[in-house]
Amino acid sequence: MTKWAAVASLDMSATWTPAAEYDDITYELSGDGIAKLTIDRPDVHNAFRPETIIELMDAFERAREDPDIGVIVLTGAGGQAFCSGGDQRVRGDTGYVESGRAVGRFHVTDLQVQIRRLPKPVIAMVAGWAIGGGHVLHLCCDLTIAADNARFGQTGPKVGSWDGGFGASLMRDLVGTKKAKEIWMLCRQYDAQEALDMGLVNAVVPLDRLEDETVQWAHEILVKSPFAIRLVKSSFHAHEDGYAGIQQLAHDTNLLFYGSDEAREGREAYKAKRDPDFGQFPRRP
Ligand SMILES: CC(C)(COP(=O)(O)OP(=O)(O)OC[C@H]1O[C@@H](n2cnc3c(N)ncnc32)[C@H](O)[C@@H]1OP(=O)(O)O)[C@@H](O)C(=O)NCCC(=O)NCCSC(=O)CCC(=O)c1ccccc1C(=O)O
Repeated sequence: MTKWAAVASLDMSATWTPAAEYDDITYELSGDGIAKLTIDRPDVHNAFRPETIIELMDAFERAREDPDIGVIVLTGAGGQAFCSGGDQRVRGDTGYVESGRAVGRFHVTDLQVQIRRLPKPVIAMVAGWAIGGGHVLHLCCDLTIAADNARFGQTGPKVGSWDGGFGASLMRDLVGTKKAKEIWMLCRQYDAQEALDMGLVNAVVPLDRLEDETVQWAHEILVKSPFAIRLVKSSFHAHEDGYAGIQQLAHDTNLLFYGSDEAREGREAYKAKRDPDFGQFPRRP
């Protein structure tokens, strides 16, 4: 039995082992296929500064490249917040400004795309506040498991901002245009049950069961075909992410095709400096 096949029958709690050193986040592994990335700034409800995003991007890349990882969990430390969005204390006139830099930007733009593009499922594990850019982060994740203390909402227009990218489009896909405009224009906060009812999250569980539930969802994915799971994700995004989404799905088919006799014939003919014999392959109806 493989390691991943075995996990389905195990008890659903995980024992986490730190696997990298960061300042603003932690990176831990379950040892059976799950990487957990935790924004560790509870004093500011896990608001992200540029350094936080840079570390998250490094950690996501680490998890992507690790062949033992099949599911990634994104969460926030402390039980009171998943993430409260951009750290307003380092917001300047040019964006969010990294320490020691004069000019800022929206580092989170690239993180959002990275989560969408990453060919492994990302589960947002939300306790407490998922607000502003923190709310958009959970929207970008493939699944969201919420604790019963979770509260969701956008604050952009209250603080002179908005996210018209995934923050608008993914939200509209999930809850519909009228509700999405309500969330953005009124900046109300919604409890976990309301979020579940409007399709913003996949499940709501008591706070003390949040991690076990999330781990169980991860385990259910881990015993599935990894490439089928990859294609499920890229298939959804082919439509939702326009040309970039189509590109991902298309290149996933390239990956599969490379293993075929037909593709090998092209490669081997080129290397042997002969004409390829594609006539041996059927023109499928
Ligand atoms: C989340 C709250 C509603 C929680 O309220 P409460 O429980 O009463 O706690 P507080 O006492 O308010 O907070 C505790 C402590 O944390 C500090 N804090 C909380 N959030 C932030 C934050 N985002 N930045 C800095 N500090 C924060 C708070 O000041 C307290 O510290 P003290 O020292 O004790 O005072 C409430 O906290 C709240 O509303 N927070 C702000 C939420 C918010 O407006 N977030 C920013 C939204 S904009 C954004 O996220 C940027 C996204 C982005 O980068 C982007 C990307 C692409 C396109 C557009 C954008 C864009 O700008 O939107």
